Amino acid sequence: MAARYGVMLVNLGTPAAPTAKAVREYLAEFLGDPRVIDAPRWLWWPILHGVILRIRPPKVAKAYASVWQEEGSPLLAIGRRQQRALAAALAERTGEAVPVELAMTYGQPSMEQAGLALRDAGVDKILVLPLYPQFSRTTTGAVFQRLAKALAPCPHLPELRFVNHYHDHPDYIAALAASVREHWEAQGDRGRLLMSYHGIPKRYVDNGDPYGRHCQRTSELLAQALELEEGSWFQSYQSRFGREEWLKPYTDETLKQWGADKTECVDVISPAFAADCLETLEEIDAENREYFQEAGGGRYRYIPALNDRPEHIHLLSQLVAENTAGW
Ligand SMILES: C=CC1=C(C)c2cc3[nH]c(cc4nc(cc5[nH]c(cc1n2)c(C)c5CCC(=O)O)C(CCC(=O)O)=C4C)c(C)c3C=C
Ligand SMILES: [Fe+2]
Ligand SMILES: [Fe+2]
Repeated sequence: MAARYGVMLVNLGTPAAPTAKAVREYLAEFLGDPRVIDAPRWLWWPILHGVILRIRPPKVAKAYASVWQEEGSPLLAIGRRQQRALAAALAERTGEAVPVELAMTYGQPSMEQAGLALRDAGVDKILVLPLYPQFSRTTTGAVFQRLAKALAPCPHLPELRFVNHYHDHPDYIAALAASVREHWEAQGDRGRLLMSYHGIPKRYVDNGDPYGRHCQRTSELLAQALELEEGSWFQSYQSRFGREEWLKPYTDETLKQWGADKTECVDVISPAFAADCLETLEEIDAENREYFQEAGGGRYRYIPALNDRPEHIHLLSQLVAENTAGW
């Protein structure tokens, strides 16, 4: 019997190898997307192809090499584990096989590949679940655009539903809170908690992107769930790119300042990342650790992304159940 519906999990994408060539290909597609960088093409193209794609790939490839795993890029390896765990959870929950495919907005596995696999499984209803808790035009919006492109040649569209965001979903907040509590228990004490989100240009938020508001809400709900007092937790934005102003405060500047203030112990969580990747394993766990400790800070501890933790898989299966009601 054909499945009633299928699920397409979507994440950002990652280079095929930790080499300058593969990183160049990946960045060309990612940074060439007008949803990510909205400058007019005539202005942006010479900068991207003439400057950035010549200078950045060797440097970024080294960073990727420092986090690369036996199974490949962490983002992809963890995505595969999430895909398998979600399929198992849905089979248990519904008593039926629910096909789950993983797709990336940029690179492989592509949305075309994932869509064909779902079609081959006999599915004509697809729930698209972008792995971005907070909506941004640069991520969730880009998934929507890329999906439309992948489906454009189809003579007959599948029925579609799309999860816009889940930044305030009780099971998301509960999963984050469980990961922080578990970390504090394992460490035996609590550091000052920094919630660091991937940044976006401030101009995008000024023009209506709800991302900043979603991040703020996630932080407040997580602080409430952990019963944290005002002033014992902070929010910041990481991964700045280019010269324009991004959402503030910046994570690197915050940690340098905390280091200079001789802060004894810091715990950093990055709630916008559903899976660990370059931006958490290298930028937060390595680069920012160095900024903090070189400035004079004490202990520095990174709290891993939700990855394939059971509470996270439960959240994903709950999102599937809620968004496929009636199918
Ligand atoms: C203008 C540039 C960028 C915007 C806007 C942006 C938004 C954004 N990105 C993520 C999640 C991820 N980003 C990752 C890597 C990454 N991001 C940018 C730039 C922008 N991101 C670059 C150039 C890179 C590549 C690395 C580098 O060259 O510095 C990743 C990691 C992928 C991996 O392979 O591990 C993720 C995930 C979010 C959530 C977001 C806005 C909400
Ligand atoms: Fe990014
Ligand atoms: Fe980065």
